[in-house]
Amino acid sequence: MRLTPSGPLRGRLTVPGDKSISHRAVILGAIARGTTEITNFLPGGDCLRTVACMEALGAEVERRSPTHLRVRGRGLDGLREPEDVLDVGNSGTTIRLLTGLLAGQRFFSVLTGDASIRRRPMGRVVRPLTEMGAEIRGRQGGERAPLAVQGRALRPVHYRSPVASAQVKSAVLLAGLTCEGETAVTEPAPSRDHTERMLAGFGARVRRQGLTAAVEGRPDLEGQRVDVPGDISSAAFLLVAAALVPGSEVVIEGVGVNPTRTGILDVLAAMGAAVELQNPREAAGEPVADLYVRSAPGLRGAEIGGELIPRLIDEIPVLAVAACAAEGTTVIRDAAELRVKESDRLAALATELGRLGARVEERPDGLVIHGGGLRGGRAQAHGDHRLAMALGVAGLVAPEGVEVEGAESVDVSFPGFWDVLAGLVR
Ligand SMILES: O=C(O)C1=C[C@@H](OP(=O)(O)O)[C@@H](O)[C@H](O)C1
Ligand SMILES: C=C(OP(=O)(O)O)C(=O)O
Repeated sequence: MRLTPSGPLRGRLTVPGDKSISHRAVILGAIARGTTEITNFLPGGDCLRTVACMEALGAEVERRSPTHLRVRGRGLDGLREPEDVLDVGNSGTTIRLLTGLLAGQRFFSVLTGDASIRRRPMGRVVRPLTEMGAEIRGRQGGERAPLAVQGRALRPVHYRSPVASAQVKSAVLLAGLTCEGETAVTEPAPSRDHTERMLAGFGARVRRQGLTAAVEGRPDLEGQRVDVPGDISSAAFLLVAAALVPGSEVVIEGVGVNPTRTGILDVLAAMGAAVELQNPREAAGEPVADLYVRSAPGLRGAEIGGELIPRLIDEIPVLAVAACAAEGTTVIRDAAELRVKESDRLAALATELGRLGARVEERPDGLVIHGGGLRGGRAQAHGDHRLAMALGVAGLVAPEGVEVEGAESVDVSFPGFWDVLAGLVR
């Protein structure tokens, strides 16, 4: 895919449904009683893997359209042993949430995924689940997939997680559903809270206090309608593109603005590109708004670290592109988590943005980016959807354009991204 500096981006549009919320709607729908109707479901590679896994576990999922699913729930004890290995593809959320869900189901299952998934750390979910009594084996002493889960009766715990990870928190809470009593997780900083919100919406007793989220086991989960908000992590690419390309003016309608996800808006404001939230409302127990953005000449560098990191963890690749185009220095710290995503995103960003002419220093836990612009050239997405889209945005402002190798990976979270971007250019 080759992108070159374009005319202004203009238009009103929507982005596909939120990936995190789409996964959770299918999983909770499958273990609830009755029917769960999901609209604006994200038909991206990752969420389709969750659907296939839940079907292999006995859930019935009717595809009314690619974005409209009807899930007939099996109840908390109604899933069945899958006949084959569960393949999560590229999706960390799927493998970690399902490992938690399956730890307390009375059958055997094996979870694996692509080469990227098999490199990513799984001990972070295996350890707390083992504390709950789970029997899970994996490569490298349970640190890497494939994971083999012999489901059994669990006991509730209060887990103090060393990482601010919604996947870890959700795995433990989902395991906690299967046992009597309250299961709690305390995090070092707030991570996205979609699981807690949706569990409460399905009828579970959820307690939240500061950095602790807890759920009472053996709930009566009732199927719901879930109208999935647009994904702010997908909107982020268009927000940055519009902020960078002179003369742009874009409205992205119906985007989820859960405060655990809006770090990107805080950083864009600090850089000098304020995004206006219009028409605030609620959908699926989540705050939603239309995002109005226009080009902001003379963006400034920013400091990005601490508790902000979990609130924009997936947006750092595109923020790094904004930082290259800005004036001054951007420092990203406390972001070592990026090394264990679909790719080592710190190393990949330093290498690829460097190839495009940026001055980027790689640190163990972040990046130092000296602004002043990009030249352009060829860059490699490292099989990572967020890298591919961020490099595409870079192409809109690099004088020589950018040729993105591995552009097809965008389907994981934002199918149709290249057409959506092209459709905005005037
Ligand atoms: O729970 C989720 O839906 C997600 C949590 C985050 O990962 P971590 O929990 O590993 O931080 C995020 O990066 C991922 O894209 C989706
Ligand atoms: C890290 C991501 O997803 P996951 O962990 O589900 O693979 C992402 O979408 O950027």
